[in-house]
Amino acid sequence: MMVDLEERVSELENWTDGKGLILCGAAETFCSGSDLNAVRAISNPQDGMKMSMFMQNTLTRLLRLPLISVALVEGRALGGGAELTTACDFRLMASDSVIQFVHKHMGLVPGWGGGARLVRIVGSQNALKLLGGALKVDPKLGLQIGLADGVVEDAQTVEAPGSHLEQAEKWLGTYIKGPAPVIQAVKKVVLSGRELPLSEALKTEMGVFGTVWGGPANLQALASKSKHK
Ligand SMILES: CCCC(=O)SCCNC(=O)CCNC(=O)[C@H](O)C(C)(C)COP(=O)(O)OP(=O)(O)OC[C@H]1O[C@@H](n2cnc3c(N)ncnc32)[C@H](O)[C@@H]1OP(=O)(O)O
Repeated sequence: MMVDLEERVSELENWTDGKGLILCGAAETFCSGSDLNAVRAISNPQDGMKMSMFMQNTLTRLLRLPLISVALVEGRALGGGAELTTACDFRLMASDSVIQFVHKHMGLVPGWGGGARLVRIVGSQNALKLLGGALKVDPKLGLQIGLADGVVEDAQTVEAPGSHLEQAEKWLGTYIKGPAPVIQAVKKVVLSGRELPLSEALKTEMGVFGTVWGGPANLQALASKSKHK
C-alpha cells in the first residue's frame, strides 16, 4: 500500500490539468494504518525510521500537490490511516465513520507526519487530547474541533443524497470551479501561507500572482466587465 501510494502521488505530480482530488478507501474502510504483517518484520528503530521517512516524504508530496484534496472517510481511519486523512486539505466524514489515532494503544506515536499536521489542523490542545486519549473522533466531534469539514449523509437519512462519493464531488466542486491554472494558484498561495514564514510566503505569493496576472482567465474576466453581486 505504501509503495502503491507513492506511485499514485508521482502520477498526480505530473497531472498538469488537475484541480481536485478525492482520497477514499475500499470495502467501507478508509484505511486501517500500516500493514501489521509487514511491520512485524521491520519492528526495529532503524527500519521504523526508514518507513517514517518514506511515508513522510510521500504524504508531504500528497499535501503539496497543486490540487485541492479531500479525504472521504467512510468506516474507520486508524493509526496511519488517521494520519493519511491529515495529508489532504479537507476531510469529509460519513455519518458512521471514525478517525482514531490509535498509536498510543500500539505503543507508538504518529510517524507519517500526522502528528505535526494534526496540531496545525486542530491546535495543540485538541491534538494532545486525540493522541493522548486515542479518542474516537466521530463526525460530531470532528466538526466541533475542526478535523472534519463536512459530513456526507447516508441514503436512509436524506432523500436522494447521492452516494458518498457523489456528495464529496459536489462539495469539492464549489472549491474547484474555474480554470485549472487559477485553482492550482489558489492552492499554492494557501500552501505557502500554511508552511512558510510570512516573508517567504509573501514572496511565493507574488510569484504565483505573476503566473495568473494577465493570464487567459484574468483577461477574459476583465473583458467581460464581470460584477460580483
Ligand atoms: C505509523 C503507523 C501506525 C499504524 O498504523 S499501527 C496500525 C494501526 N491499525 C490497527 O491496529 C488496525 C487493527 N485492526 C483492527 O482494528 C480491525 O481489523 C479493523 C480495521 C477495525 C477491522 O475490524 P473488522 O471489521 O472486525 O475486521 P477484521 O478485524 O476481521 O479485519 C479484516 C481483515 O483485515 C486485517 N487487517 C485489518 N487491519 C489491518 C492492518 N492494519 N494490517 C494488516 N491486516 C489488517 C485483519 O487482520 C483481518 O484479516 P483476516 O481476515 O483475519 O486475514
